[in-house]
Amino acid sequence: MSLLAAQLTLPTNVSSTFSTYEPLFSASYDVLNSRVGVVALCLLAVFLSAWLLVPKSHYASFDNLPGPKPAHILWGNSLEVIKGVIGGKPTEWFEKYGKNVRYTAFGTTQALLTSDLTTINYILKNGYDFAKPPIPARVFKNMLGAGLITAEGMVHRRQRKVLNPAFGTAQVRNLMPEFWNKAYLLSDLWGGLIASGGDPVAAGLAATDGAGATPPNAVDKLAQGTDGLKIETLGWLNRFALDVLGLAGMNVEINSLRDVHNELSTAYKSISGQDSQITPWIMMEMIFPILRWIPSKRQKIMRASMDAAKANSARLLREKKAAIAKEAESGLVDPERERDVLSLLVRANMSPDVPADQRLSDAEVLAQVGTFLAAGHETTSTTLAFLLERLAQNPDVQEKLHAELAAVPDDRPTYDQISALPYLENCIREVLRLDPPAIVISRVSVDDTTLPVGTPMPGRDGSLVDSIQLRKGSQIFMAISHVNTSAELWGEDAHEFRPERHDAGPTDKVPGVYGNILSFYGGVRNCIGYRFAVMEMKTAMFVLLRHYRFETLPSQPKISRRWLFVQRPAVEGEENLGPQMPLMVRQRHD
Ligand code: HEM
Repeated sequence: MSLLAAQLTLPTNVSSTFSTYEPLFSASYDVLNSRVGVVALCLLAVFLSAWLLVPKSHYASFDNLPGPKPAHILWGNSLEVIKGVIGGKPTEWFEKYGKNVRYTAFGTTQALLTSDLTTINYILKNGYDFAKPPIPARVFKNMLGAGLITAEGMVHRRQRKVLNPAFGTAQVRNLMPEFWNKAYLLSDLWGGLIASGGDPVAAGLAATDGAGATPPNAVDKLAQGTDGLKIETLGWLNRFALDVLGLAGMNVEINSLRDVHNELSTAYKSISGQDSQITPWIMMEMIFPILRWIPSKRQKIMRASMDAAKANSARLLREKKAAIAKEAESGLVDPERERDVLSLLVRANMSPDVPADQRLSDAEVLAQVGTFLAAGHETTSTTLAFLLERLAQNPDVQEKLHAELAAVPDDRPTYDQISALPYLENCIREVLRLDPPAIVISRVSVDDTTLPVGTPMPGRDGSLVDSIQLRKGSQIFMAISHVNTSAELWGEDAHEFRPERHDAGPTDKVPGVYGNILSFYGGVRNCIGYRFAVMEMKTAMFVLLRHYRFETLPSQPKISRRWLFVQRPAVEGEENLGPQMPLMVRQRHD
């Protein structure tokens, strides 16, 4: 029996992990329809008003921090913070008040917005003293189960210790064949579409969906040239990243690239399409989950899509379990089959280095599957889509990158060869600097704490604020994209796409785990999948840039950035179609 089979005693119905909250919600729905429910609602309203209107006490140094007046009686400055981290109100505030700003988060709740590297460095270095805020943590737990993203304190430390080995350099090196296979499949499919003028049947796409239908939003014959086609690249990149995670993450073939109506990818597309931008209502729903039970078309679609995503994650696990059982029966352990992240995780969990009381339970192992799929799929695909957009807008950069990639003699260079391509590395860093999937990261202080300040600023009473005392539970927003685009660190052209800037780097050390930027965060809670993501993006760019030239469309659609947990592109005027990155993709003949 293989190590995996011995360890992985997965229950057959794992969807229960995800549906913990369902009975709670149905119960709340019944209560709402009774007299008791009306009384309970009135009490809740009184409680909420008290919670919203009674100001909480803070230390003087925090009260003394300057900042804007609340823009709204209920959600204060929250929407301005979340929507406008790049170039919006927060930029104005940082210029006016300094790098640490006090603003109104909700009702009378005061929060800290920071772009101060010393303050952020302290929070990163003392990772376990700052937890994820309970509201997004609850949303994630409900969606993904109790995996690494939602774990805190000792539970996080224990999970991370077991998971770390599965994401090391040596392990990512072994996943190269999976990255190459999917990158070449994507390239071939685009080649087929372009050659056939956007005909999915001729491109070999209809085989698995049976219907021969045009992939939704995938191609547009109107913008078709002789050797090029308008392609909605983000949808394809989403499915590419999902298929990579299936294979490299679990050794399971999701096949969403070929099967454009694949249930799992459709479910994720639908979730991000419904909730791609933070709105006051979505904020209220996060704070008061009971509101999600007010019937609406959006909620109906969200619930159906979430159920489909959970059922599919569960199915993937069942398939994995069956494969391991089959292997155990035959007595043949194939190390090739066990190089995916989930197999390595299971193996690491059994290592003698991990004491029995530190091991992950089956439920914890299972929760990582939804976590990897959600954390590793849209983050990578949106970054790739933004990079294609940046290259289309900057043809000189695209040609320089193409020249570097075209000079590599091998079609599938090794991990070391691809890591040694300097301009590719610069381009990846530059897009992550300008278009990070997480534009803000928020935390709450676990205890009363004192934060150091790098740049002291005059407080409301005129005295200099050189440290900030916070009470337990205070909310902190770290303006990731603001630090990434700071003129002080990167020069006056910090908002421009100029990959060469990474040759010199920033003027000061940035505490992020990768590339002198904060896009993969840092400290004990840095992105565990950053090596995986960087190599996956590099292989995709290597293949796509060698075969295609990317151009902006003649119709010049305006692509805006929207944010809800992940930053996504949307076409202005077509927001109802969900996140999109339409580009002209031309076959290269050089
Ligand atoms: C461009 C791609 C990616 C970006 C920019 C990114 C960014 C991030 C960031 C900023 C965090 C910290 C979030 C927080 O603590 O609030 C994070 C955490 C995490 N990421 Fe990624 N990520 C990417 C790809 C991936 C991939 C491919 C995987 C898995 C295969 C992954 C798995 C995770 C996990 C499990 C965590 C939680 C780590 C912990 O709390 O210890 N990510 N990521």
